[in-house]
Amino acid sequence: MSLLDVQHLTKTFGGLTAVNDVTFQVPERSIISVIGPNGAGKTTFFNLITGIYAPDRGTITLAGQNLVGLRPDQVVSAGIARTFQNIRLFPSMTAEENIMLGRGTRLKTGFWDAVLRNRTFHRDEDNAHETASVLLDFVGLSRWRGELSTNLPYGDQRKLEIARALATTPKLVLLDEPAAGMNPRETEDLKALIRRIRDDLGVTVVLIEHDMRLVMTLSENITVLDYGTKISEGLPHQVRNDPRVMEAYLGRGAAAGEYGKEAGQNA
Ligand SMILES: Nc1ncnc2c1ncn2[C@@H]1O[C@H](COP(=O)(O)OP(=O)(O)OP(=O)(O)O)[C@@H](O)[C@H]1O
Repeated sequence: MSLLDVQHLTKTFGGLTAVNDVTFQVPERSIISVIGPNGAGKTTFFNLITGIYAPDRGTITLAGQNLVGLRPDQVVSAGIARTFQNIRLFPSMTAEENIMLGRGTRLKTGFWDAVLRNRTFHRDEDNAHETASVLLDFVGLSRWRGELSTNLPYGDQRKLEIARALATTPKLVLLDEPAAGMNPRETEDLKALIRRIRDDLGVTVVLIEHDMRLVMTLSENITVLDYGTKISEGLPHQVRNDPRVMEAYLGRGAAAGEYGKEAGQNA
């Protein structure tokens, strides 16, 4: 059974159909990417899943639980966390405090067993400092614990956002352009982190990403949106070679170079 099951999702803004009859399924413990040219509807799709917008039509379920009609905080409680395209940390709070803010729901034993593995840990569900510390360690940011988040290097701010999302003990994490603005080394680190989130924590990952090298090497399955419609779906090599996908990117100027060059390099 799919962890996330989206059927015929549609959202219009005035006369514009931003998401058009999209069906999308995410198996548990998978890493899936959603790609498409600028304005294709990717962020709107995430906003529908996370309760920021209500769909005009369609259904969304997580592990069989209906999500349509839930508020964003209720969607988090149901097990979906996300990061945003533009970093949304609290700049005047430390790295640790930012993570503590994300820790909204009760801790789940399986999740923490996975995070902590062989470390000795006296489980204290109210110990937010310990929670933050474990997550800072997991994402490799322990040295920044007491630093204001605004002082962290850009790539580390993105990782901190991911740690904050993980603090909600999600089943599924949605990452909106996690590699945006990262240099190649930071992107490689990010790729390893995303794999560990899935492999070590058992958390399913869906990402929106423009970095085709990352998408093609990390994703098990890729869904392509264009003008709100799903135009392709499949394994990385299938999507890369799909003429509809090339056509969609070529029709949108700047993104075409990005797609053609990066996707081709990983053939
Ligand atoms: N709140 C809104 N009101 C009106 N139109 C919107 C709203 N949100 C998104 N849109 C429109 O919906 C379409 C899809 O936008 P969306 O941001 O989902 O695309 P995207 O694929 O995430 O783009 P990008 O890759 O540039 O981030 C665009 O035409 C956008 O202008």
